[in-house]
Amino acid sequence: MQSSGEDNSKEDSRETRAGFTAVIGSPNAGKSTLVNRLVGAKVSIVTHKVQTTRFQVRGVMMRGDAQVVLVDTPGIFAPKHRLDRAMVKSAWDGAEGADQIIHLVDASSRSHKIDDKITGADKNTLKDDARIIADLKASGRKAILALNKIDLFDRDDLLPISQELFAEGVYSDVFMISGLRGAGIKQLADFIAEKMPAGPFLFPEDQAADMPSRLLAAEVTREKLMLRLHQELPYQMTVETENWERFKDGSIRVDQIIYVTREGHRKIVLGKSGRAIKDIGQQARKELQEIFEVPIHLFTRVKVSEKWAESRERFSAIGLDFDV
Ligand SMILES: Nc1nc2c(ncn2[C@@H]2O[C@H](COP(=O)(O)OP(=O)(O)OP(=O)(O)O)[C@@H](O)[C@H]2O)c(=O)[nH]1
Repeated sequence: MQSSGEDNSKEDSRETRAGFTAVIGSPNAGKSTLVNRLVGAKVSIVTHKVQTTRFQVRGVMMRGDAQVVLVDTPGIFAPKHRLDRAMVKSAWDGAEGADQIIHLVDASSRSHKIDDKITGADKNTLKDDARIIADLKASGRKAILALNKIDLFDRDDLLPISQELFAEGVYSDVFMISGLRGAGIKQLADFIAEKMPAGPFLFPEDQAADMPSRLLAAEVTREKLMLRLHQELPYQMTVETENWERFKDGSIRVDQIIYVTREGHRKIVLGKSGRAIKDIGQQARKELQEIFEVPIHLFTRVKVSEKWAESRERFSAIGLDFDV
């Protein structure tokens, strides 16, 4: 159609960029705080209270015409199984520099450089960071070093810490930041946005801010499905949050589709007289209310489709495996 052709060319003239940035670091390095800073206020609703490691897109940062999907990659460097190793390897190979890695280091775990005092927690953090550095060395990839919590230090004291880390030879750039107070965040955000490859947005722009909430909600429902039906159903099943609507009274309406591959699986998910899906929905709604601390109206539908395979492929191509 003539008119839609015109619309498309208008769309095309906007040069968008989009890609993935992994934020890695020891527990307590400040990953959630940093992601919230980069993305904006809306994500914090997701990250507080939740075991954030269980889902892997942490946030979607919009900056000008760039979209940066901030991801966790637990196990990206330490895959347990051979199959995982192969997948991780192909994910990195396929990424070809399109992805970036931010290694977030808690500067306070290294303050013994200044005061000679080292705690047990510091020791664990140093061990975690040493492992990440060793893995970066082995992978041959360069990361961005973000030295965090600089608000706790004098600038002069930070220099020996950053120099020592940079000497490891695994970092391309160094940023001194405070996720909590905001120092250095604008520079870091501009830098990673600038590095995104040209291409269409990975998530619709108007949904980007809600995307982590949508994914988390899908993950909660999937967990309830697995808990109830793991013996009857194979894992070929995915949950998608197709609609996420906030109302003025604070409540949220969530519409989800559960995709299964066979009619027989659909019947299992529904259960006798719809009992199974009803229980699963109730449990999911309860947990979502606890997470978001507002009333949730959850509507689920079950569809037979190959769609799960498509989305799995799309995400596993960049090393995310939220469906197994
Ligand atoms: N002083 C200071 N504290 C910070 C900063 N960033 C984070 N923190 C604190 O460090 C603690 C851990 O922060 P989180 O963002 O939860 O760190 P995380 O463990 O990497 O994130 P999760 O993996 O999601 O748990 C919290 O108490 C934060 O308030 C910072 O820039 N300065």
